[in-house]
Amino acid sequence: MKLHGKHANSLADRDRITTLRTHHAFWHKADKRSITKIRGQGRCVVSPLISMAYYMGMDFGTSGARLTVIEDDGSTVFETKRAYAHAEQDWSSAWERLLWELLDSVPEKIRSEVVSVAFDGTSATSILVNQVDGKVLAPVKLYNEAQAEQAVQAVKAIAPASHTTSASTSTLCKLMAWHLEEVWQQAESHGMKPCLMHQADWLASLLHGSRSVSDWNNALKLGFDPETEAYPEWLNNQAFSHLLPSTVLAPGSPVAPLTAAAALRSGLPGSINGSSQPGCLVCAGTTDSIAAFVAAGVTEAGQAVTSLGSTLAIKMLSQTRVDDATYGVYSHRLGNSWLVGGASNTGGAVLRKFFADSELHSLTQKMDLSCPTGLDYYPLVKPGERFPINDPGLRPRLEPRPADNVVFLQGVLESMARIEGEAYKLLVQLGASPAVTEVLTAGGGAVNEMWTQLRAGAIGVPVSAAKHGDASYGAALLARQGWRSHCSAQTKKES
Ligand SMILES: Nc1ncnc2c1ncn2[C@@H]1O[C@H](COP(=O)(O)OP(=O)(O)O)[C@@H](O)[C@H]1O
Ligand SMILES: O=C(CO)[C@H](O)[C@H](O)COP(=O)(O)O
Repeated sequence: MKLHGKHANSLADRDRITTLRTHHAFWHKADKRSITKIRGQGRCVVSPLISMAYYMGMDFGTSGARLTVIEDDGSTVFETKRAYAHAEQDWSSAWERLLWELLDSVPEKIRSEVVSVAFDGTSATSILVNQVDGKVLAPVKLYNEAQAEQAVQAVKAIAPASHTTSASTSTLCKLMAWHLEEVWQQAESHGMKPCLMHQADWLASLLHGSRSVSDWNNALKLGFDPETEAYPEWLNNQAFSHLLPSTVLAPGSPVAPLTAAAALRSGLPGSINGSSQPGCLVCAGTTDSIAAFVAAGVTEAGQAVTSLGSTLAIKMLSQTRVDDATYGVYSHRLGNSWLVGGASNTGGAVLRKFFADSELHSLTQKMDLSCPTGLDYYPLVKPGERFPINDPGLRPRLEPRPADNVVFLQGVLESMARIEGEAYKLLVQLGASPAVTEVLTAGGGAVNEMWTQLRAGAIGVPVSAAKHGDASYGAALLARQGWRSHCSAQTKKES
């Protein structure tokens, strides 16, 4: 069975989709409870039921971080968000600062009853850390930072042809760059124990204390194979293989309870000595676009989710796995199904370069979709594209710029819709199946109904905003899944 290459393999049968549907019911089980609403600094809904179990998701995206707390029936109890400063110099410090700020903003009544938490972060955002004390050993490499040709060629020399890790923005290319620059080797020569972590892994480690745990989705672009649930031999044979996370779990798996220090600092429940209850349990996370997919509650093969955040990330639920770095296409595993897709550098970050959110709203109202602009843009903030064109040198195309900003915005949105339509067609051409039947939208762009209409026309299927579009909601569902897994394991142990 050819796993990595243009030939899709028939991975799943109806059972796998059924499994996901079961999972879906598992994730989105709704049982009605009366609730009352009160106003708080976030949207705070407090159930009259006492000793509630709450589940917390934290999303560390491209422009900021969000926190969502849900109760068992999936209803949102509290949510809040914080933006990053405009020009963050030290990303790990910024993330840690926002982590504690977000946690401190949760009302104590709710925080004290959070039984599990999960994180999502931007995919392939990579950190080199001293496993001993958590010290960050080099500047963070962000999700969209293409690595130098020398590192890319070194990865291509060890990985199978068109493997996901051969994309210049992959986690493995970032680790290879640190390897070629001898960063980890120098740390070791000074008695440190360097290790590679992903953004979501590192944030979770601030709560549970382990620096060797990742998840199937974050580890994909490092080279982890979610089908075999192991690193391939060609990666295990490398001089830096001991830096890889040694434990890679399915998203939503229980990891470990909070450390006592984290419980004290965060106000989340600590484990009680001698009790089987772990206090707040940290669960394995995922990437931001997978968290948005989980939030959207997709269950049928052919359904898809587009995350219209700062970037444009698409995922379709496929019965076959497709991986082809030539086009920036890869497959994530969720439960027992494949999410085939990729992430483009076009998207909201380009819009934000030209328009404030309020302007986007007002200009959109003036657009006339019956008069296509004919403007053929490739909207990017800077040179470099990952998907559906995998070209680190692809230059932005945003000329000619009309004097009328309404026409300019319509041209940009028409062009982004064209790229999205081409992307979905490419996935099916490469073997994803069945063809796309419906697209749900997550992220900040989901509010734009005119853009939604343009996208439906370009993709050729119904497009709508997901009922739950925030990645932090998806991460909270994973935390709930992890708590339920923990409880059922406890029940089995005690029976
Ligand atoms: N009305 C709108 N139409 C289109 N895009 C919008 C609109 N309002 C906000 N956005 C875009 O949404 C993006 C933010 O979405 P969000 O999901 O928060 O991004 P991320 O999670 O990547 O930080 C911004 O880049 C902004 O341009
Ligand atoms: O664009 C991004 C940042 O928002 C990430 O690349 C996004 O997470 C998509 O990666 P993946 O498909 O691995 O989740």
